[in-house]
Amino acid sequence: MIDALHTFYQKSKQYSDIPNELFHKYNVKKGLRNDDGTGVRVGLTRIADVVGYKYVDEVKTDDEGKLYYRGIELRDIIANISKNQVCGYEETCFLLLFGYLPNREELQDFCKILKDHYELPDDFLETKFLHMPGKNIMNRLQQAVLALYDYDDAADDISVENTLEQGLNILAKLPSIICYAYQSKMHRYNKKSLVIHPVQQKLSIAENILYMLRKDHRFSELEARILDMMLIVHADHGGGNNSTFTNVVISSTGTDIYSSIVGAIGSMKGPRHGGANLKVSSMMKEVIREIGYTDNDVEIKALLYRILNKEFYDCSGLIYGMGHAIYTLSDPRSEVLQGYIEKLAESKHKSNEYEFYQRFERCAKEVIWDVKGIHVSSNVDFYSGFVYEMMGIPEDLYTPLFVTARTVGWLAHNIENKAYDGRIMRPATKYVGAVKEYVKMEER
Ligand SMILES: CC(=O)SCCNC(=O)CCNC(=O)[C@H](O)C(C)(C)COP(=O)(O)OP(=O)(O)OC[C@H]1O[C@@H](n2cnc3c(N)ncnc32)[C@H](O)[C@@H]1OP(=O)(O)O
Ligand SMILES: O=C([O-])CC(=O)C(=O)O
Repeated sequence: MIDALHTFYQKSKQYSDIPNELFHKYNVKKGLRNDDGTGVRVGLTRIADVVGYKYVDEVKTDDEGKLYYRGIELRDIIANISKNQVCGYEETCFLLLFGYLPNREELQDFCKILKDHYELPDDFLETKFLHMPGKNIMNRLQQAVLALYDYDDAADDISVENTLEQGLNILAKLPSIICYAYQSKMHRYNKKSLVIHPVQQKLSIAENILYMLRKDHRFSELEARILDMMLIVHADHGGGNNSTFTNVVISSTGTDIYSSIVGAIGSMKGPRHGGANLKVSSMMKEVIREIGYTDNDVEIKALLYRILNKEFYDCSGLIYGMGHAIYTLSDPRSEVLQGYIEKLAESKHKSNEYEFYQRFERCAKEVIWDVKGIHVSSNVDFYSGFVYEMMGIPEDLYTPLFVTARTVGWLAHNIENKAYDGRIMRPATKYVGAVKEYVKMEER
């Protein structure tokens, strides 16, 4: 830090300190949480339900996690959708946006609307990516979404129907945006050959991502199905998760959908939210460098205690990919992923690494229980990076893929809020400083 700033900041503490007792005194809901850790209710939704605990005799009790999209359990969706097609994500988008499962014709029409919006504007690739590649794909993604505003003649029309059309236009373009942002970064900063494949009308969103990412644009049906499943699993998580709530807070001012989505992307980047998938990957690399693929629980736990004590990895005290604001005993998404990983790991000769992830997860649960006294499980971010790694998807795209999948959730909640709530979000803070008189410069 600049020396002078350090001095000002240290001096400022006597004027800025807010003792913890005051939060209790004024009943402030830190993190918008009630005393038992549950979230303060800020809305009603019919889009998704996230269940992580139950009440037994009015006492909050840990429970197995469940996730419902429009009332249908995620496990049920995954089990049925993935059998038939590789556009399960598109079907899920329809379900989340319109509230019912489309028939064959409706799904075809919906996919056609998305396909009609796949292509980026004419000069977009050159001006937004090739001429100015970025080091961070999440930041590039924000810039690209904001840039789309300029190509929209009705950008500020915030009616529900226009927002729906605008949101689907953004969603349909995200595969090209994330792939081109990545390829231009690789070319400029990593001196790799530039790989630009045009988006394919005949392919689904998952297939297009693999097509545009791979130099030889080849991918197997299994890979496409797995990526499709990953997109489904990440598509929505109720109205309270940080990025969805951010999008609704921004939108409640009456601003355009581009601003709302860009704000949500900023939230998603955070390592305690969607950015955790990247953190898990780098944390696990450092863990494996330190102790190898050991099967010795004592050794693994010793390292976990060091992480919790802020002595290892990024010294934040967080074990990334573990814990959740709602889920306690399990995150159903992590369980769905594990159902796929075993076979994938076997086929990629990564079983050893998978077993280590599982051991690490088990030990982490025990250590967090020991230190914090709470039941946690692995969340969706613990295994997602491992799945992507096995499919040869680069780390740079882990969180952007989460954005691609979640954009439909943001859109659905944005529209639901516009249609049925719509009041500007405006909570309160209490001033706890003193009231003073202005002191003239010569008297300070
Ligand atoms: C897509 C998603 O967003 S999934 C979440 C992805 N994020 C991560 O994986 C990051 C690691 N996990 C976390 O930081 C947290 O578990 C969160 C942010 C997900 C949830 O946070 P909260 O709801 O505040 O957690 P909760 O109330 O259960 O925490 C209780 C205590 O356990 C701690 N804790 C919870 N999870 C962890 C963890 N993974 N590592 C270390 N400590 C943890 C909290 O810091 C808190 O400690 P404190 O009482 O000393 O302040
Ligand atoms: O619900 C949350 O707080 C975070 C989460 O898992 C998600 O958004 O997918």
